[in-house]
Amino acid sequence: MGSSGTIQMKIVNGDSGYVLEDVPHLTDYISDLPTYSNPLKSNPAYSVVKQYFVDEDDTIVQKIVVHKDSPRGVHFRRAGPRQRMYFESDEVHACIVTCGGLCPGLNTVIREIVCGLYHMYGVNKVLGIDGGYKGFYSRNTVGLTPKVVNDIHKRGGTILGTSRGGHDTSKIVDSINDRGINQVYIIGGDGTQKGASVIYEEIRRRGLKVAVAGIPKTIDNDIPVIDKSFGFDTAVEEAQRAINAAHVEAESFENGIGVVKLMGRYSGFIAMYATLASRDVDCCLIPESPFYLEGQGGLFEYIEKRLKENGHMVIVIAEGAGQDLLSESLQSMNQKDASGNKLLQDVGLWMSQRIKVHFAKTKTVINLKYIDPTYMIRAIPSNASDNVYCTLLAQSAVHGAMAGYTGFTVGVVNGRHTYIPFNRVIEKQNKVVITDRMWARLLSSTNQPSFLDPKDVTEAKKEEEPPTQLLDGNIQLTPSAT
Ligand SMILES: Nc1ncnc2c1ncn2[C@@H]1O[C@H](COP(=O)(O)OP(=O)(O)OP(=O)(O)O)[C@@H](O)[C@H]1O
Ligand SMILES: O=P(O)(O)OC[C@H]1O[C@](O)(CO)[C@@H](O)[C@@H]1O
Ligand SMILES: [Mg+2]
Repeated sequence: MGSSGTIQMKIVNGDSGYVLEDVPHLTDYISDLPTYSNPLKSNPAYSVVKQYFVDEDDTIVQKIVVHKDSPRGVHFRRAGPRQRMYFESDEVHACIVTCGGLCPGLNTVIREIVCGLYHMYGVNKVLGIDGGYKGFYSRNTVGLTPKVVNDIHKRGGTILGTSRGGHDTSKIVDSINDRGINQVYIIGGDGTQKGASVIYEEIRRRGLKVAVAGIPKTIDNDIPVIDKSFGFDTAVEEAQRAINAAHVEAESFENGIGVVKLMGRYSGFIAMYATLASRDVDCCLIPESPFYLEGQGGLFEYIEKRLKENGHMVIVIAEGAGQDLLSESLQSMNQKDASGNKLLQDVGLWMSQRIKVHFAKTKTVINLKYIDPTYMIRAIPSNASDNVYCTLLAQSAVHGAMAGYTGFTVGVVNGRHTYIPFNRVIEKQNKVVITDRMWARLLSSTNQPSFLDPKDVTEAKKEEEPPTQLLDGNIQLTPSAT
């Protein structure tokens, strides 16, 4: 893997504390590039649209809650079609790759990049890279046409295949160059965007006219800056089925306890939103919020209380929660996947066993059912709102690359589509802020203990960062158009 961040961000300062964190453009390192008129001008669908082209000066502010004396703050370039193109339709040879874990909506994004290139810009050379980054140099490619991708949005997974590991920057850029590819669309999570960033840097170092566009994919919603990632709504919706089953089982037996494990390696957004949506959950445990089992204020005490009050309870636990407790009691595996992500131990199974042992000690009969729907949640096709979202993200990526922007990730910020420099989306992970109002809303909805001592709160406050839409609760299920 290469290291990213050697190229300085493009920062533009304006009046009253205005800052534009701009994205790179091919003209930053290649001079005298010819420009072309945007073919959308003569496209019957668009020629009637007033102000269809985005004004070069349009930018979107990152923080929308301001005070009267606040500086104007950080902005991102608005996504969308430009008047002038830096690629001629015939000249474009695009490729698409999907990397990392699955997520609902991958196929929709692939479909809409292909259809956007063909139908909006008259491009007819689009390649699919088979099996993630390593596919660039070790696998065959697949020709993608609107016909090939016509129905794929109805299927889960990715028709291109995906993988972890295998990011060899020079081999990938050699392959891009050898094949004559000049637009690279990279769909994947935080690791993938880091990989995309080093690919962009190497392309730039070699002075190649190749646009690199990232489309952030993460079921965990762990990519910062953007309001939320595609597939997230679908995942939360599908999680309801598992929670519902856990609730039905728990309710039907004496001292019934349903435990549901959901995805979320470092970020507990799926668990938090699935809990808030369901109302059947009595306790939600996420990686960001430490908890303990025994003693006063611990989980066991709370379970006893809920069983006494209600006769049953449902616990939702994110896979990354309580890993510190697990490694205390089980021998830590310290194994990593091919991309270097820590392999987690099954916290749901561990917790179920600990609860059983605890109640056996107190001679209380319980009926515990453990449901692990993790892969079922991410292997399904995207729902209607995610399909619309994926379509707009794909179109934004195509408009950006055609206009000569590169080294960017597309993303919705405060409901508007933007181009965000890679550096901004790879510098940290988006996490649930447990000192934010959204987590407080969850706690007051479940009535669970916070399990926090004052030291944890101080630590959490130190890590606090500006809230995204998902954090401060202004969630928009259908993001607005560009
Ligand atoms: N720092 C890095 N530099 C270059 N490539 C990287 C880096 N981190 C990860 N990659 C590459 O990105 C690809 C995907 O990474 P990873 O498996 O971590 O998934 P991801 O994109 O984070 O998606 P998710 O975690 O949501 O499933 C892998 O092929 C991996 O080799
Ligand atoms: O088993 P895999 O494919 O590595 O994926 C598991 C991981 O993928 C994620 O969903 C991220 O895509 C994590 O929440 C989870 O730990
Ligand atoms: Mg990741």
